[in-house]
Amino acid sequence: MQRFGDLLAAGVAERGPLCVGVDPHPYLLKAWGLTDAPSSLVEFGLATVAAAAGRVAAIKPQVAFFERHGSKGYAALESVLAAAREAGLIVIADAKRGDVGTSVAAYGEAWLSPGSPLEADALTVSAYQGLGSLSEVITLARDAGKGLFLLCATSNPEAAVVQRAVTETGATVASLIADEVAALNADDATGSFGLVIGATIERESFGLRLDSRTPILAPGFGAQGGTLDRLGDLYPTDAPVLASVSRSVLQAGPGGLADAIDDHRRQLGL
Ligand SMILES: O=C(O)c1cc(=O)[nH]c(=O)n1[C@@H]1O[C@H](COP(=O)(O)O)[C@@H](O)[C@H]1O
Repeated sequence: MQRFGDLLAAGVAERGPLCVGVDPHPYLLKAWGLTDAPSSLVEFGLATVAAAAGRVAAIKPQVAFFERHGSKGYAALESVLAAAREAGLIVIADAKRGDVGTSVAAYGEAWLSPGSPLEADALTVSAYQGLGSLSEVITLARDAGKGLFLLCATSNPEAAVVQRAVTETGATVASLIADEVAALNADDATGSFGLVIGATIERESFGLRLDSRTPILAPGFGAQGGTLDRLGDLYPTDAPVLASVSRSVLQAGPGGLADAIDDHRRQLGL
């Protein structure tokens, strides 16, 4: 069975660190000449998959924009997930799930079980109910060769007051999460458990050290102000780093997506 850590390391080595977000904001649907309807989500998602295939390692559908449309939105998401996997893209479902353990386990089954209609290669999760609350989804991911990205130091400025808070151990919330995730990867050459660390944050102020095996999902480039040519300076680690961009690519419209992706790749020196 392939492990997510190996899949990710191979994908980034082959195609580089860019991850394209599939975020069908209503204003983007309009700019693309589409209506704000479930059928448009399919068109938007499939066009993005087609442009990303062969150009980037991964795509990251933002579940919220599909969920807005209820069951039809989920059906649209299922088609986009299936097309992306078919196209050989690594698929990260950005659903940011977190809850008490028994409920998180059900989320894990939805997003990471082989054969599930919403199957992805990895899922974004929140540990703010405690690392222990994720133990079942961690086991499920391990058993299925899937990955998780835990929110650590997110790109939105208002998160800092929570994520930089010092816990009773003396570590910040962010570094506590980072250390526990590093421990999950300790026995593997390539980590399957990653961290979300935004490109817009000052890492030192979160007390964060990067671990050489823990992959990073790095949003905050493009529309949020981070610049891709600084990727190596921002994330000095041997582990795979996925630079995630959504609006700065998607705003190019269906006819301009491929060029926009190539332009982002050039900014990364590819
Ligand atoms: O987990 C994420 O991907 C994420 C974490 C974070 O700290 N900040 C962040 O912006 N994101 C997501 O990354 C995407 C960023 O989109 P753009 O700002 O348009 O590139 C959105 O789907 C966000 O939900």
